[in-house]
Amino acid sequence: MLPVAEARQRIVAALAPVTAEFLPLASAHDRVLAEAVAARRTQPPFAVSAMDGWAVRAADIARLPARLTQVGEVAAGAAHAGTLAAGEAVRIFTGAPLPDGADTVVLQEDCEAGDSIVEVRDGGPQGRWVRPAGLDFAEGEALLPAGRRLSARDIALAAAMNQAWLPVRRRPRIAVLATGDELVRPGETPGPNQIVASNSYGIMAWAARFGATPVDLGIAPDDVHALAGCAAGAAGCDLLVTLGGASVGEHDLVQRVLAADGRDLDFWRIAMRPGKPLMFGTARVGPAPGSPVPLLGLPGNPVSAMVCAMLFLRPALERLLGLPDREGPLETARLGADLPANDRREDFLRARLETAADGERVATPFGKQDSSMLRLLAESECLVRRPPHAPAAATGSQVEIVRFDYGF
Ligand SMILES: Nc1nc2c(c(=O)[nH]1)N[C@H]1C(S)=C(S)[C@@H](COP(=O)(O)OP(=O)(O)OC[C@H]3O[C@@H](n4cnc5c(N)ncnc54)[C@H](O)[C@@H]3O)O[C@H]1N2
Ligand code: MOO
Repeated sequence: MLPVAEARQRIVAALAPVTAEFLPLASAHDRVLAEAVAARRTQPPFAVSAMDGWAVRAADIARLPARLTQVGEVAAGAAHAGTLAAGEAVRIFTGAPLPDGADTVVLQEDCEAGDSIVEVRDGGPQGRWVRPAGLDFAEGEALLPAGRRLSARDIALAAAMNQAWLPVRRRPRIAVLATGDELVRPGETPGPNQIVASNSYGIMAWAARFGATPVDLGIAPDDVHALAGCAAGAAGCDLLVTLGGASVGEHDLVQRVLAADGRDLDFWRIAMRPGKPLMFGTARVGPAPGSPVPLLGLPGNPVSAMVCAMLFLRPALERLLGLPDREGPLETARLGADLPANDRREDFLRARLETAADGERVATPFGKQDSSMLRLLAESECLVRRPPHAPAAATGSQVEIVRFDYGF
């Protein structure tokens, strides 16, 4: 059985980022930049006043109070014609370009203005309340790197950079196919031996939120022809995710039908609980010889499928979206219950996450961990990771956790 980390690496290595598309600013929110974006303009493009007050020459206010002659007025969007001479001041408003010759702004609260004279009673050093050209950024600076998921703050910055369209990765198309004679769609009336399909809906909802376009291929019965027929809808998709039919039983057909050629299977079965029968390879879908589509075969048990989505579909989507590989140390928390020693499978335990009185996070795994129990998955707030062969762990010891995000 393959270790979890190696399975993840092999999935990521087999995939490549999807192509880019150009979107208007607001539509690019939460999308991933396909290439670095540089400023088309220097900001501010010229020196501007940061306050309402008077533009002056610092030399003229070296001694206070100073009496200066008013020679004009400038507001944002306009300019003062002419150059400020010694002993002169220009009435200025926030955002207005600093007149030539001026180098400092004094606050109006610190001045007493008459008809033609302004008396400056308080002021700062040269440059006070002036925002020099390029204070924020200069034209040509690549401020937004490729692989960045665009926040609302980034969108505002891109707009200030005078970029109206942004090159982002298109949404990867993820085909999702549930398998099993026992399954019906939610809302239907199950037959006597049937249950309601669940995992595919959770996975599609999360994948959409994460930035993909899910393509629902429905539920394939445990029949070779029907499975191939349903999977045909994955042609042209960036990934086919199947649910169930991954184990060793006679009815577990995914591998036999979709990755029939021995070379199509990269790996099957990993050292993980829940999620042992995870499968990855290339499916051949549609009319023979079939179009190749990367295949991620998730186990059928609902919790196994969801946990495998968190641990393997997520890095797959990150890779397709061109996001940087974020593999690194996991977050940690204090254990809220004793745990027995682990066997050779890496364990991911559903757990509650609370903040203790001392401010530290405490993760408490549920006593029951059966991989069919979705209720406990929904009630959990994180997964506690237990490495293979981890020794027994006492309450209070540090453990690694995986938290849920993007509406998982
Ligand atoms: N002899 C062995 N039996 C099993 C092994 C094994 O190693 N040897 N592994 C077990 C483990 S671990 C898992 S996990 C399951 C996964 O097997 P499959 O991927 O083939 O899943 P199915 O048999 O199709 O289904 C398992 C279980 O989950 C239900 N299911 C399936 N799909 C859905 C769905 N979309 N929504 C809700 N529930 C679903 C299905 O009805 C079964 O109850 O195999 C063990 N067996
Ligand atoms: O790995 Mo299975 O996913 O233990 O239930």
